[in-house]
Amino acid sequence: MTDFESFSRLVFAIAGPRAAGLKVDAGAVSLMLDVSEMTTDEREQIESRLRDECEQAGAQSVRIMLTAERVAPRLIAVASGKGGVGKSTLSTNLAVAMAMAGRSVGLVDADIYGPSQPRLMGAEDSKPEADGKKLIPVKGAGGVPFLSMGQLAKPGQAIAWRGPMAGNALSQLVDAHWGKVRDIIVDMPPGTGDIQLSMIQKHKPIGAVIISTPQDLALMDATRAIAFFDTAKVPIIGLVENMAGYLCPHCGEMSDPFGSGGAEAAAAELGISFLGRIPLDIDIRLASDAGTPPALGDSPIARAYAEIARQVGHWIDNPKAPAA
Ligand SMILES: Nc1ncnc2c1ncn2[C@@H]1O[C@H](COP(=O)(O)OP(=O)(O)OP(=O)(O)O)[C@@H](O)[C@H]1O
Repeated sequence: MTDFESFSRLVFAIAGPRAAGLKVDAGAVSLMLDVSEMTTDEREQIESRLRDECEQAGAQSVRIMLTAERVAPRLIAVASGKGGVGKSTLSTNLAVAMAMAGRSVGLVDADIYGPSQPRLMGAEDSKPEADGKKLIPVKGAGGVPFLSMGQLAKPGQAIAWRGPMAGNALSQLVDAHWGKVRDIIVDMPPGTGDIQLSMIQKHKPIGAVIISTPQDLALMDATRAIAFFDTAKVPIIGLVENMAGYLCPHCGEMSDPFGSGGAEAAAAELGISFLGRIPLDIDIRLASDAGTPPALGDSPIARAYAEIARQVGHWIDNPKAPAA
């Protein structure tokens, strides 16, 4: 490994995407560090850690230029080909599990047809306030800040936005005061309509997670969603199989009402990563309806979400590497 590579790894491990413009010249290390929205203590801490660890790794001198440019959060789309396959439930639990793993994560509910995140995040009564023209996200389950299309509509009002109106609403959610949030999980509407196009053309997600049930028809829809992101050059992070296998709460027997393993086989065929499978479990629906995402707990289901979150986090940090 060259000096540049080893310092680059070290710097990235400490400062992540806040570090830029690294130069290593005969032992002299210099870099820019984005300290926007950090407290003075946090700035000093990260700066002295970078300095100390670079010196320990053999740097003769370390020059750190502090900048305070706003770091735009990275968007990760959660999408499905059709409705009702569990996309919103996965989005909530993925965001919560990523937050529990220490990531600075937020959630945007872009589902204009059925915005369900206020309920799933246990914050139905909280409305976002605005600071100037920008919305301030509301804190939901696990302390995850989120914004939802549902918060922009009056209670009980059906949202029938089309084209530019829906696009503007989406921009309000994405370009909000996200503060320290680095990654935003976006719960997309099902299919490939106006919002999806606006999302891809204007907001450019860094990757997409596709969710499907194991059935053939749902998988065909998922394949269409994958093709949509492929055409738009949004990389696919991987495929999640939901409602895979049913554990009978009475007799304890496992059955496969929608078949099993279909999504994993489809992922292999399409050459994309398979991120994991979530069983059909009544507790997921009950906990979700109660606004306490199962990912908050320590059940086997929580661990399944945590494992998906780990792989997504790994992909975000190593965008060119396949999910581990
Ligand atoms: N693994 C699961 N086990 C049991 N119920 C589940 C599971 N995943 C989701 N559900 C339930 O299925 C229903 C649909 O889930 P969800 O709203 O997440 O789907 P969706 O794909 O986002 O749907 P829509 O397109 O309508 O927004 C919800 O009642 C949810 O609680």
